[in-house]
Amino acid sequence: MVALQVARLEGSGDPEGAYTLAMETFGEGLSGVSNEGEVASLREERLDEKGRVSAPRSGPGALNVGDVLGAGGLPVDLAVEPVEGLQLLIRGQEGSISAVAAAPRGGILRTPDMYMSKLIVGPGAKGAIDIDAPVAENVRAVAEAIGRRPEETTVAVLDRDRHENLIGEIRETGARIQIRPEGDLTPAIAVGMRGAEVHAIVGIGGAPEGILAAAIMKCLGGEMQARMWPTQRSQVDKLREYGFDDPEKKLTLDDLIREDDVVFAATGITSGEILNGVRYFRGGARTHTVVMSTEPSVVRFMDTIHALEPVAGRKGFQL
Ligand SMILES: O=P(O)(O)OC[C@H]1O[C@](O)(COP(=O)(O)O)[C@@H](O)[C@@H]1O
Repeated sequence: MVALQVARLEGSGDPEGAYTLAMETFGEGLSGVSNEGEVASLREERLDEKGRVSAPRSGPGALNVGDVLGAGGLPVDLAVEPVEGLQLLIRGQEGSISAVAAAPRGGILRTPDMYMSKLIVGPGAKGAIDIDAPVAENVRAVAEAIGRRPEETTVAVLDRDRHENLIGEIRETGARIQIRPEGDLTPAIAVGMRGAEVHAIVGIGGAPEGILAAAIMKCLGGEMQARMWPTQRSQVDKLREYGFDDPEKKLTLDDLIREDDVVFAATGITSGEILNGVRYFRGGARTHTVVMSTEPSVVRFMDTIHALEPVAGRKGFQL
């Protein structure tokens, strides 16, 4: 539902409007679901590397960690990313998605929205990585685990100033590098699937996207290690408020998502490598969603045509 509404703001240049609409629609959409979902992780206001707030949250319907959504029933934790790739959406560029993950209550690590250092690999390299080791060692270990040379291995890194040295070290191994403008979740899905030609994700990005990537890895059988990356003293204090006794603790996949019963879903807003964006037609729209879970262990792609005006269905659906 979020993608269906918010895709109308493609190219709008209005991050606040798009994010507020996404949060409102998310809250409304969940109000009819028969679960009691507590928001455990959410893209809120993050200070970017230059100290600016990078995703405003305001207006009616704004969500917060700890909010409880749904019509009651099974208590679950939710990791919520109404829009990943807000800048891509408002500039009319490819790759924005809307995503959510759920696990039994207590199953999702509560984190404030700050940076997190991440190392993510697919099932073939499970057990081969160590976030404390130099990145070149990890790239070589991943390549060996999947039976390739580093030159035959691709690593995804966000295009940020903070990754300049990291990218240099990866280059020295001979590995190919996808230097991506935004987004951890699309490469995380690709890393978890054989044949998608991305073998590792490395670098510092948002903690909420880290939690969602961990849910993807649980579903697809990959591995993730992480460490919170506070950039200011106040963020260290915030981590302690959230119960981190050691803010520098190395976090394993089971620390990030503590339960083995996990569901992840994402819908394309603008078109991307894995999901098509929302396509509107007279009276309706078509959406593309991936839903994956651990129990049962399935990945399902859903191509859905929505009649948004009652009369549109009777006139025939458009492909
Ligand atoms: O842009 P920053 O501050 O470097 O943060 C990186 C994080 O932002 C994202 O690219 C999402 O960006 P948006 O703010 O455009 O939704 C994440 O995927 C990534 O982890």
